[in-house]
Amino acid sequence: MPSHSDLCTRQSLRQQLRQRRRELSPRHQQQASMAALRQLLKRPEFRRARHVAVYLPSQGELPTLPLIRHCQQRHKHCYVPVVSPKQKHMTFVHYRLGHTLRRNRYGIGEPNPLRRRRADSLDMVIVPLVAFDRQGNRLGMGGGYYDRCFARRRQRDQRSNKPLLVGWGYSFQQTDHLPTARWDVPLDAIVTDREWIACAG
Ligand SMILES: Nc1nc2c(c(=O)[nH]1)N(C=O)[C@@H](CNc1ccc(C(=O)N[C@@H](CCC(=O)O)C(=O)O)cc1)CN2
Ligand SMILES: Nc1ncnc2c1ncn2[C@@H]1O[C@H](COP(=O)(O)OP(=O)(O)OP(=O)(O)O)[C@@H](O)[C@H]1O
Repeated sequence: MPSHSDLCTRQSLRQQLRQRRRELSPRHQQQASMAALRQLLKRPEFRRARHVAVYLPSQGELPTLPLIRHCQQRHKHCYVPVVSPKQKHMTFVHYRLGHTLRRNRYGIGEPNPLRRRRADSLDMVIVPLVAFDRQGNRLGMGGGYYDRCFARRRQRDQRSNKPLLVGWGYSFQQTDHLPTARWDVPLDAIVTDREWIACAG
């Protein structure tokens, strides 16, 4: 279990980094997301991926629009998270640019959840980050949605490595060492505006 001081660190880190994200200019956000896309395009893991989950950004998160556009041009299927806040449950739903969106309880757009895809049949999941370290530990918005959804990935005897969990964030979101929690699911890699970081796992 994380100690009380670890929990305080997580909470204050979350606040600081969310604030910093919100203050970024739209131009800075767009440039950073183009730079991150260039890093991702170099990776064979991404070129091979057919079914890719992304997220629809909110409050200064690193944008995903150029990535979604690229996926559509290459005939990759995109999916975005749809949450059930009461059950703290998350599923992935097929998404194309232009689909009608409804705002969820957090103000984040979600498509009509008709075409769901099982999380373990996705090839790659682009994971939103508030903070990360180079070991692949991640701090998110605090709902625990990704950790619950991919809890099976923590089991070492998982035969399949699917899906590849790839964090997507600004390089300033890197911290030296994040205190981890028992339920945290480590990332396989992280893409920032500067680099692709392969995590040890
Ligand atoms: N763009 C995006 N979509 C995503 C996530 C994400 O991090 N980014 N999620 C990643 O898990 C899930 C949503 N998780 C979220 C969890 C908390 C808050 C949030 O703003 N919490 C408020 C409290 C609001 C409340 O409880 O009603 C806060 O912390 O101020 C937002 C999203 C699924 N979709
Ligand atoms: N596999 C799980 N089973 C049950 N509860 C879980 C699980 N994973 C996370 N949780 C709960 O979710 C809460 C939030 O976890 P945490 O602070 O790590 O969220 P986060 O990773 O920042 O959020 P998110 O994944 O939504 O971006 C924790 O209080 C934890 O109890």
